[in-house]
Amino acid sequence: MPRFAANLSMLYPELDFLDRFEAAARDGFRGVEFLFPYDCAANELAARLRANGLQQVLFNGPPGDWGKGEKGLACLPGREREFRDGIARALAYAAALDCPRIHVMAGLVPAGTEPREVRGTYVANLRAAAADAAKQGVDLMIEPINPRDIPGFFLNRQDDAHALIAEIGAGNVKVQMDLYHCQIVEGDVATRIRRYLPTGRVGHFQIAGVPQRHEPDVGELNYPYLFDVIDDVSAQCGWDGWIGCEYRPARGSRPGGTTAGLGWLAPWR
Ligand SMILES: O=C(O)C(=O)[C@@H](O)CO
Ligand SMILES: [Mg+2]
Repeated sequence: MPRFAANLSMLYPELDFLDRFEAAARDGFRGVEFLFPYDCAANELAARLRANGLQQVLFNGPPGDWGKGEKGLACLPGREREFRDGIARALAYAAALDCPRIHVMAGLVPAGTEPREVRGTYVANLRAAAADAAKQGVDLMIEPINPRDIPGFFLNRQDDAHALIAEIGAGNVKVQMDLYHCQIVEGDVATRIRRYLPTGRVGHFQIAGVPQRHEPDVGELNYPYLFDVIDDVSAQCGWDGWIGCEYRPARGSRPGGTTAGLGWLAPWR
């Protein structure tokens, strides 16, 4: 049976961020993820998790200057020091939140750079970060993201992510397989799950309806079928990770809007 985590950056937009923990627990979630914890004190977040019986399953490393459009630093030549400092900061939060995974966003390919230099920077950065994370037993996630949502993003495809992981050569770097992005870029989602999950290199799933990124029961992907595929493959290969619910509720910020849209979860709760 898949385990679902509420993405608190996207779900419950009708509530203040810190109130979303309680709402997720009330709706039956046992795990949560979010993008960035850095505006909140780690002990405040840890207290929310504890008070609501929740497990932190994932959050993102610092992305650079998000307000100016940066989407990660991993592939940016010349920003290596800042990248490494960001990983240290993320690892401190991971320790405080007892979180086993950090998503390391790749970044936008800088204009005028050689593809080989960008790839080399990415691989070297991930290798160094993985060594730091391994000391703490933390896995680093890399996520292919569709170029419609983030034009110019370095990593778009599952096969590229798996090739990069082979090149990085660290056992604690894994793919964050976001089925929303996967469907938009590549399709053939069930076959890709069957191909990649048994490799042990998929650390986390995320889901949303395609194309609007609303609830998973709206759109062109048949999620009940895909959950059965994940269950089936997991039973064979022993995968026991989480599926992050990373969607924008169709009812937006209307009071109770997120909870009202969770009917799709009922058979899996
Ligand atoms: O956009 C996504 O998909 C994510 O998982 C985020 O962490 C990155 O924007
Ligand atoms: Mg995602």
